[in-house]
Amino acid sequence: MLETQYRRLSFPALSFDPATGVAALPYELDDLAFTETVTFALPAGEPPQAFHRVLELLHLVAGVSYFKVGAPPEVVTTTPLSAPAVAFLNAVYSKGMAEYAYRNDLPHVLSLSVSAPTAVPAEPVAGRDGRPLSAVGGGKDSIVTLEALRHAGLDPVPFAVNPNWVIDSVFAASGLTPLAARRKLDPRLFELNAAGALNGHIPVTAINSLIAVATAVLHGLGPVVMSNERSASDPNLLWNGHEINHQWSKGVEAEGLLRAALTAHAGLADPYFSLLRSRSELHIARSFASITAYDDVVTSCNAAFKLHDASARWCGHCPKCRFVFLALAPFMPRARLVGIFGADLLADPTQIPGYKELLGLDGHKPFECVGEVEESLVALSLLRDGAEWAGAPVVSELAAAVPGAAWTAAASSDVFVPGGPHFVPPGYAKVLD
Ligand SMILES: CC(=O)N[C@H]1[C@@H](OP(=O)(O)OP(=O)(O)OC[C@H]2O[C@@H](n3ccc(=O)[nH]c3=O)[C@H](O)[C@@H]2O)O[C@H](CO)[C@@H](O)[C@@H]1O[C@H](C)C(=O)N[C@@H](C)C(=O)N[C@@H](CCC(=O)O)C(=O)O
Ligand SMILES: Nc1ncnc2c1ncn2[C@@H]1O[C@H](COP(=O)(O)OP(=O)(O)OP(=O)(O)O)[C@@H](O)[C@H]1O
Repeated sequence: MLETQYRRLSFPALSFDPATGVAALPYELDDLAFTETVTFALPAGEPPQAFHRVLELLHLVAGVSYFKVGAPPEVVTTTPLSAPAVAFLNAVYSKGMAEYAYRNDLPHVLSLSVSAPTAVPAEPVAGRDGRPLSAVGGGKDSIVTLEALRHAGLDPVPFAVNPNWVIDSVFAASGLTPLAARRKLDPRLFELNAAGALNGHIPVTAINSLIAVATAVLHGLGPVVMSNERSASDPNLLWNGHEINHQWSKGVEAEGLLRAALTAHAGLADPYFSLLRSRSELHIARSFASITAYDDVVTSCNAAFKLHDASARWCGHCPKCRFVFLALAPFMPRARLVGIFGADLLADPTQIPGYKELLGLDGHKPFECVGEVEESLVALSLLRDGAEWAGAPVVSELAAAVPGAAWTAAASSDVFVPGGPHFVPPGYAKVLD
């Protein structure tokens, strides 16, 4: 177990400049000082009080990037917080940082809690039933949501944090006028990383979500609509009695905690939900296949979203590329799919070991945004039984490697039946119909 030399992460007062839209979020990790900035698009008029309250939560959550330099045992804020906000923050710093804890062998992170003075819950804010802000990640899921909202006549505003050229191209393909925010990490973080500081995964969706909610509040819009799927809630593995989930802040527990924190701290009712929560990845892939307008731009591969040295589109050799290719293959012509990816992953035998992990034949579920083993099995069974892919070398070899019991389980799978807990408000319940 690694001993950490740092004692405390704290949060000097944040500031917001209404002339430039820049929020400055300062941090202190013992004697190391950092400042992250988020630049918001500015509407006319004064920012409402709820915007400042959302910024307070954002400040505390975005501290994870600086926390991870030293994993101090104390995380201390002077911002008064009510119980739901504390519950959310405790979970962000422990469950959201669980993969980091596991990979760096830092078990104390799994039970970390945030110290704050106590606050009473905020007064409710009225009249937030405007156009939805649809958070776009450049991949298939948020395109399905954006198009479903549009089709339902809800006039969505597409939104992204740090849109790169992929997201800008998705915005352009939508024909809708987007909003964006610019987030800049303190450059000192990268210097420390290069010098060998502790590093690892952080719950980035929690950060993007709060920037999206702050933007929606600032612009007088309605709820933030995310595209986080059912399988995001499933852990990758168990360690020291705790679930380790790479996608924790995309999961339904994080969604519920964030909603409660926003209501308690900023007075916002139904500020945020995932439209796709009840759907499996495979179900969403089937929906995406019916939309062709984004084929030249859609990119789900995380390598395209790195801050430095990003790939152009699909890298073609990571777990996410493999999973999305497999998930889309049953629902679209082979030529279309190969056109989207620029390669035929199921014709390439070097992909077989990676596919065996996705199918549960080897190792554990990869630390990536990939669906459940069951979804991969169902997709493979659809390919094995269909004409177009039956002769593909990867499909043939994988189909031979899957045990009979797994095919039986796949045959009775409910991956196309929506289910599980969700927070979709009644006004949005029929959007996916
Ligand atoms: C793009 C990506 O997957 N990045 C992960 C990767 O980082 P890498 O060094 O390869 O590239 P960068 O993303 O450019 O990061 C450079 C350094 O900056 C740190 N950093 C970045 C963003 C931030 O908000 N805070 C930061 O401190 C980062 O740690 C690097 O040192 O590996 C990292 C270590 O495992 C990951 O932390 C990077 O993940 C990004 C934060 C990221 O945006 N990842 C999403 C694509 C992602 O993983 N989404 C998950 C959902 C996770 C969740 O719970 O929200 C998913 O879709 O499954
Ligand atoms: N840069 C971003 N700005 C705002 N919201 C984002 C951003 N990246 C992701 N999101 C939100 O988080 C959700 C999860 O991200 P994720 O990357 O899994 O989804 P995606 O890009 O829509 O689809 P896919 O799973 O195919 O990659 C997105 O659906 C979107 O709602």
